[in-house]
Amino acid sequence: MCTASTYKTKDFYMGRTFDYEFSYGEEIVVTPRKYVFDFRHTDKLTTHYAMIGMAFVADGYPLYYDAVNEKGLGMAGLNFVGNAVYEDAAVNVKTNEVQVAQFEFVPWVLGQCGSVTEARKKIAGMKLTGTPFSARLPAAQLHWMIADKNDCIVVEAMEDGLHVYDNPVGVLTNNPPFPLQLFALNNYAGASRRQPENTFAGTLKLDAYSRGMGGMGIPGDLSSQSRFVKVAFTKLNSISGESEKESVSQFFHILGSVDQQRGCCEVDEGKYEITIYTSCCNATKGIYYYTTYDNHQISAVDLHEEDLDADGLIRYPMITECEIHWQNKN
Ligand SMILES: C[C@H](CCC(=O)NCCS(=O)(=O)O)[C@H]1CC[C@H]2[C@@H]3[C@H](O)C[C@@H]4C[C@H](O)CC[C@]4(C)[C@H]3C[C@H](O)[C@]12C
Repeated sequence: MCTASTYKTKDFYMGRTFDYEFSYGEEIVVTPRKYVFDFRHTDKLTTHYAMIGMAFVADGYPLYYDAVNEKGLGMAGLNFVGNAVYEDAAVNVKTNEVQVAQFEFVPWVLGQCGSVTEARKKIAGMKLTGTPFSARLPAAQLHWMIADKNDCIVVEAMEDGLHVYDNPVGVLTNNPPFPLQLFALNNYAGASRRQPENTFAGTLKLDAYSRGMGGMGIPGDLSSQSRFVKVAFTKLNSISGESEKESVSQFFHILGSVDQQRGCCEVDEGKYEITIYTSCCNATKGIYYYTTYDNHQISAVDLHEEDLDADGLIRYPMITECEIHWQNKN
């Protein structure tokens, strides 16, 4: 399971939890402007916007899971198993029709679009194909959240075609399709950050015996629909200072509300899904912050510390080991 969210204070933030039972060997990858994206079915991009994100690098190619570009546009791919349906790549295509393989979708959008408005236009003229990256890496079944400081959309390729939905909440999880995730919020219209009024029945005296009772009914299980509701409630009620540290700290708390602890979600005999990493990108400044399952210290990579006019990938392995800050030992 995975959950993606946006957050806005002075700057715009976007990130995700990456929940899975194994890791592909992903790392933080900066793709500078002159790295050549040699797409399978459409024109090469020889210069493009620089981007930073989490990717698995295979044969020198950055297979991005989530990233932001230097214009402040962000994108995250989340599992959409059983619902994602891509087109077959056609050999003879109309000249105005662009075919993008699903593993190319993140760089294709972030390389060329500076905003959600531009992304909407680009996506309207393309088809997502199920072309595998390699025999070892078949097409992933995903849907995507794309966001900037003004707007947020969800892209889903399904049996009945490619859908682009407005996302007024700025949250996405896995199944069901996004319109159903959003619809489920109707069931929680009564939830509140405030203590409940007793409207149970006119005659019965009931006590608000604990703080936080306004949120009673908000689900706490790890299913994707429940995580959507939980993060939407947490994010939309979230209050923080505007500074970088306060914003980043608050963002990790928002996604922390759906953190997956080893042991609580068995996916196979003895195999457990956990939150392998949580990311928080300051999309405005191009800073990729992350924590990992065993390292709660926030680590960061800054896009603008790199030579963005270079042509080779810049890669930073995740720091996964935790350090304890002893206060009474040297
Ligand atoms: C498994 C990941 C999604 C995690 C997630 O959503 N978990 C929820 C599980 S569940 O639904 O609730 O069961 C997805 C996100 C991005 C995916 C990767 C990216 O799309 C990049 C390439 C794409 C290639 O086609 C396949 C390998 C791959 C490297 C993908 C492997 C895998 O499918 C990833 C890592």
